[in-house]
Amino acid sequence: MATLSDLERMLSDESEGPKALPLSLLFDITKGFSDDLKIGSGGFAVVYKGILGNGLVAVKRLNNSYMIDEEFLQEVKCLIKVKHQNVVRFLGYCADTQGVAETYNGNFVMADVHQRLFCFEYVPNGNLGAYISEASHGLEWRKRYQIIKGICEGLNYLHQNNIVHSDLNPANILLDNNMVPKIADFGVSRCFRDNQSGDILTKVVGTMGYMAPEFFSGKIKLKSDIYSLGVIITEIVTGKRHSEDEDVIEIWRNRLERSKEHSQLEQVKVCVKLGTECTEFNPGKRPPIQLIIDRLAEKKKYGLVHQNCSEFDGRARRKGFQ
Ligand SMILES: Nc1ncnc2c1ncn2[C@@H]1O[C@H](COP(=O)(O)OP(=O)(O)OP(=O)(O)O)[C@@H](O)[C@H]1O
Repeated sequence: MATLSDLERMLSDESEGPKALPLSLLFDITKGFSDDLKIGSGGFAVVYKGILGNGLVAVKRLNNSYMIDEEFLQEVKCLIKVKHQNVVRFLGYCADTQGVAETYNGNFVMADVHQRLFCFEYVPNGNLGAYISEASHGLEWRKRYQIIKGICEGLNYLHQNNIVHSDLNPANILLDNNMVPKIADFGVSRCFRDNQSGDILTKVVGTMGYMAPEFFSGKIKLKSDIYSLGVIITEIVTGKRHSEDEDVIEIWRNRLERSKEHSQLEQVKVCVKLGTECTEFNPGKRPPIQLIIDRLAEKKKYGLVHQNCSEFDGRARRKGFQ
């Protein structure tokens, strides 16, 4: 099991892989999961700042003690293999089970109390949600474009590793001090036992407004992430999840850096178009992430995109993970 100095070394040495972390260590660095160090909470977890001698980490403590070990193992397996500058770095995990004697239905029993936690790099600048604004104000174009490209690079990495994020939305995109985006919360299991009944498995995935239409029939695929990405791109460019193209291009024309107006306006147009293409109802019509990256890299091969896209879709279908 890793010690405090192991964790400090991991934080400063990016080549160190994730480790098993004792609950006592995570308890100590969060000052006993103190409310003062709480960063926030989502549907299934509370996230705390963990204080080390050489910096901060984020400790995600899952609320649900019913999470099945098999699922936790799957999550760890998924998180361990991921390493990319646009994906939040995974530092370690903790699966602790402690027997507690208590009275249940009139009998004195030994109950297992499970604690399941993840530890990640701490990303200091909050999540993308706080930076979304209309084109007329807020982040300048260069920053918005840098964020869009970073998200795409991170998603490309996940898709190359056959990981479907399944809940890409602004709250799950964190920003570091240089406004470099880092994708968080992928693979973290959303498959929990229903608390009320105790035995029904409830699959909860996605966030309203970002979920691809096929989610509602339970078919999640790589192209479902592309739909969410399209909504996010549109939101970054326009401040709204759906938008009228011409208006926004005119607004940007008036706001761009004069010396780069031509090239930046092209970038705006590409992003507006990508937002529309990525949110096609038919998943097969959405461009794959690699082609989106080519478009953003200003490789002017738009004519080839649809041709490559259908080739890709054919290949992906044969592999069974489109
Ligand atoms: N590594 C991290 N560094 C800094 N802040 C983080 C980190 N991970 C999560 N947070 C912040 O902690 C809060 C809670 O995160 P969490 O992932 O539990 O919730 P969520 O994504 O809002 O909800 P859900 O998990 O239900 O989708 C969010 O505000 C998020 O910005």
